[in-house]
Amino acid sequence: MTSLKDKEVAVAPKDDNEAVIEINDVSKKFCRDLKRSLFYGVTDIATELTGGSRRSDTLRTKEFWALKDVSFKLRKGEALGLVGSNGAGKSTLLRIISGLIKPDTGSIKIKGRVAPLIALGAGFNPILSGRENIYANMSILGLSTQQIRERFDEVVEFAEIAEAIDAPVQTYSSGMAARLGFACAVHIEPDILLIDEVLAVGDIKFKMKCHRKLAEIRKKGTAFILVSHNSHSILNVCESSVYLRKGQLITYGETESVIRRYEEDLCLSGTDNALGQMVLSPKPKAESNGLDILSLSFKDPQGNTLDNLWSGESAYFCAECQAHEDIDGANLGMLITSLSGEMGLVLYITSNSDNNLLSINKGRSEIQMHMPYCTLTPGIYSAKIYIRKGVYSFDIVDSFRFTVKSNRTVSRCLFYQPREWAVVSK
Ligand SMILES: Nc1ncnc2c1ncn2[C@@H]1O[C@H](COP(=O)(O)OP(=O)(O)OP(=O)(O)O)[C@@H](O)[C@H]1O
Repeated sequence: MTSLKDKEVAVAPKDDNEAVIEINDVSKKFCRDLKRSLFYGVTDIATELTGGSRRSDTLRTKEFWALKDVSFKLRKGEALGLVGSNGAGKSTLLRIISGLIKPDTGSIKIKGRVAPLIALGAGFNPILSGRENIYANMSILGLSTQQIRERFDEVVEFAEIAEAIDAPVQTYSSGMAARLGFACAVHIEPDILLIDEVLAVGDIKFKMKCHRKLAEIRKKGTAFILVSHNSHSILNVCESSVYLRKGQLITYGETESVIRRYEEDLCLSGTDNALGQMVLSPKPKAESNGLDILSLSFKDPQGNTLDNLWSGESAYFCAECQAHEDIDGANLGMLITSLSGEMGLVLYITSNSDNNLLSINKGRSEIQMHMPYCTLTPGIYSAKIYIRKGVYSFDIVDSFRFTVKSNRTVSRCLFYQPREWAVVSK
């Protein structure tokens, strides 16, 4: 059994009296086969009714662990990110915390009121109006009718749906339903807020409003768990994070290191090449367009291959190639896309736009691009590399993946600014 102390815990220990959620070795199993699942459900109920005990720590045929021995704590006012690929167990964990399903083993201690924002418009009845849903939803979350009446106008104003408040929720757009769900959840002033990708919906103005509101209720002591596939949201909001893979807790601790580990795993899956190095198999002459890229890598100024780039450090991008003839006027292009978050294309460099048309001799050579400072912030990137002459394309590599690391805290920024400091006496 894996316990919390075996994991990579990097968060500074805090006062445990402040813990609003304590999850200890929680496991949950599911069965993929519906018929069997129903059969297991009925036999479990029968066993419990007849006073027998069932072994819930073992798997029966076709069962699997959606969560296995997960432990962590959430403290008052803390924001915790929950990351992992599809099917990692994030929603299952949120459903367990919100009390929708019970774990098979382990224990959960919760202090205070939990507001789950688990699915868009969750808890809303589509045929009821927005007004009726506000009353229904907020009373389920623990508010009295009087309290709801007092907060009603604020909720409607926050959700910006005053004109549609008496229309059935099924006529709302997904953005409107999300806004209403968010407004209800934050206005009950919960002790714990569970947010599952909800902030991904809505326009930028509303997203910013949500973030401001979250910061406001957090100051008052609300703790929250944020699930998102967007690393930048998690990095910007959460100081600690949990990384789940196939139901296992892989890392728990300070957000930056958890996100890096998660992204590295994501990017390494499905590739034989180490990050930052790529060796391509030689092409038969019949398939070659006259020049073939043989390998791609980054090197330090001494010519040693780098496993990753460092923000602010010097590096050389090297493309080794094989030309079948002498070539003049070649142009190397590099389109760098961030695989972290939703930034997309971050840098587009071509030797042509730098007034550097390349002359490549027949045989093997290495094209080098020197970067005096790497201005990319820590994260995982993918570069598309091409070598062309005019519109004629010699060779293209679609995805050369590499990581950028840093000795300083710069991952929450969009780029690295090289700098030096001085104090000048006057
Ligand atoms: N009621 C259920 N019955 C059977 N299997 C289930 C059930 N609910 C979830 N699962 C399975 O449990 C695993 C974890 O699912 P979960 O929804 O928690 O993942 P997730 O990390 O939230 O994924 P995503 O990022 O895609 O939302 C998945 O393999 C899923 O198919």
